[in-house]
Amino acid sequence: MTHLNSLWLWWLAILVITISVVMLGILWSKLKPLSSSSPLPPGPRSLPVVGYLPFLGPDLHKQFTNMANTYGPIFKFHMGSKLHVVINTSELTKVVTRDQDHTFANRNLTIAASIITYGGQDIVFSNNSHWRKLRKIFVHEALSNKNLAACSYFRSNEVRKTIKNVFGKLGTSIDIRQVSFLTESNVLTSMILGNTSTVGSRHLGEELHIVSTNISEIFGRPNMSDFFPKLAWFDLQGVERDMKKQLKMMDEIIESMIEQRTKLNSKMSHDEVCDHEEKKDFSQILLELKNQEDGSPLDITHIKALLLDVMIVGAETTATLIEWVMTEIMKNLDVMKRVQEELEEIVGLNNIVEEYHLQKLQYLDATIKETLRLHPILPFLMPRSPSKDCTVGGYTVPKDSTVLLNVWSIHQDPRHWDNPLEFNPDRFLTYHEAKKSYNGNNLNFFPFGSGRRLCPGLPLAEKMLLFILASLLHSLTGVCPRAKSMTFLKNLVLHSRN
Ligand code: HEM
Repeated sequence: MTHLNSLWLWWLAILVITISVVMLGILWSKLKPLSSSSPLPPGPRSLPVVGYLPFLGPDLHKQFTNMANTYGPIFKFHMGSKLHVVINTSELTKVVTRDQDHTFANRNLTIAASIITYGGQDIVFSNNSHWRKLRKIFVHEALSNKNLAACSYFRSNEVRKTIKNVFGKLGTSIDIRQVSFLTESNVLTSMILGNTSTVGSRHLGEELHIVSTNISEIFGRPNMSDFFPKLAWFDLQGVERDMKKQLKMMDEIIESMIEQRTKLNSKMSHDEVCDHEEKKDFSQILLELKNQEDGSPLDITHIKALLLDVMIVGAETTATLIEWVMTEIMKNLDVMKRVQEELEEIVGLNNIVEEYHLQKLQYLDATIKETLRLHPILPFLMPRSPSKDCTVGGYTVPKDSTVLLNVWSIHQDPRHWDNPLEFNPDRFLTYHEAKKSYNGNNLNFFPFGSGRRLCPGLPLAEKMLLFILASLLHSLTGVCPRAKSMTFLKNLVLHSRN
């Protein structure tokens, strides 16, 4: 009996040991990747629940640049329950936008963005296959070289109207941002509608300017509901409510544009349709894609979301940059003098600026580039979000975190720029091509972004920026003999900060 008992105990001991070894093995194999994976990036201490939110100031790009001096080129902080990672060097930007571009191609949808983009149906906020489809249509159909060339008439027409309008206002205050927004949005609506920026007696540019200003203001408010999703239902700051009002107005503008285009299409005779095939406008391209019988790639909400991107993102960014360039030119009178001398030489005193002059205006182009270096319009581009956990600079960047690329800081990195704080357009005249290009390949200068999310509006933006600025400066600051230049300059209203 004793012998049997000890045998049984012996077997039990072996069983317990075997089970323990197996369990430990399983546990070890589960823990192994965690213990050997990289840590999260360093970052400041945060408060419970709210995280770092109470410590964030108004000029985040400057604050994050200072924080990078303390925590290093990649650091993290929490806003409520959301993890944010900030990247401050071109070397680490390369890891995100080139080495792991595919993983970092997504964007997180905030509540405000979701409302105004019909639930993330536009290019800026959509992801994966839907984004690929929209982007392809936008780049290859709407902004193809052929289409851009065909639309040169709209650009000249709208720029001329602007100059005439501003001349009429000489002696009174002129809001340069509003003027630029209206010009750009009229060009964009002409490209969308074919030949007009009006619907009936409505001037769409003016309506868009009001809605767009409101949308930008709402986007600028940090929204508690994004950082504490459980609070979203209460909409404590009224962000959801206010954005819904803007959506209603925007939706009405876009529907009136689509309606006008549909009416024009139905009125066209067969011959006119064939003639028009040569130069289709954007809304016509989109409506045709919608009406395809073999399973349309687009529905009406996608079309609205796309038009919204073009009109709000396109006009707002261009207008803001023009305002910054004018601010820098007015602060640096030697720069203004050289811009005027160049315009006098290339365009001439008794002439008007034409598109063919633009590529010869190298000093003005360098002035725009230097402005983009010091004042990138989107100082963190548009935030990305990795679709899986990944490693950047030896640290783990978790899936779904928000990644901010601090382009403002990288554009002033003394390792890559001499006297980085000085406004000096000449640097862009002397650099070799690769160093001054901003098409996304040069990660020391990428105001239009980089990788697969690079700004698709870049070719149009380039043309419009030079055209509007050259025309304004040529006509109004003394090159053109009719202008009372100093009156004009004194009356400019500029909102640019810092
Ligand atoms: C001064 C002018 C402009 C600047 C500085 C600018 C800058 C940018 C930047 C930094 C991004 C984000 C890139 C990234 O995440 O890597 C972007 C995206 C975008 N831009 Fe522009 N942009 C300008 C003009 C335009 C224009 C004129 C249009 C349209 C006609 C446009 C349409 C877009 C769209 C649709 C996106 C989203 C692309 C995507 O997510 O795939 N932009 N832009």
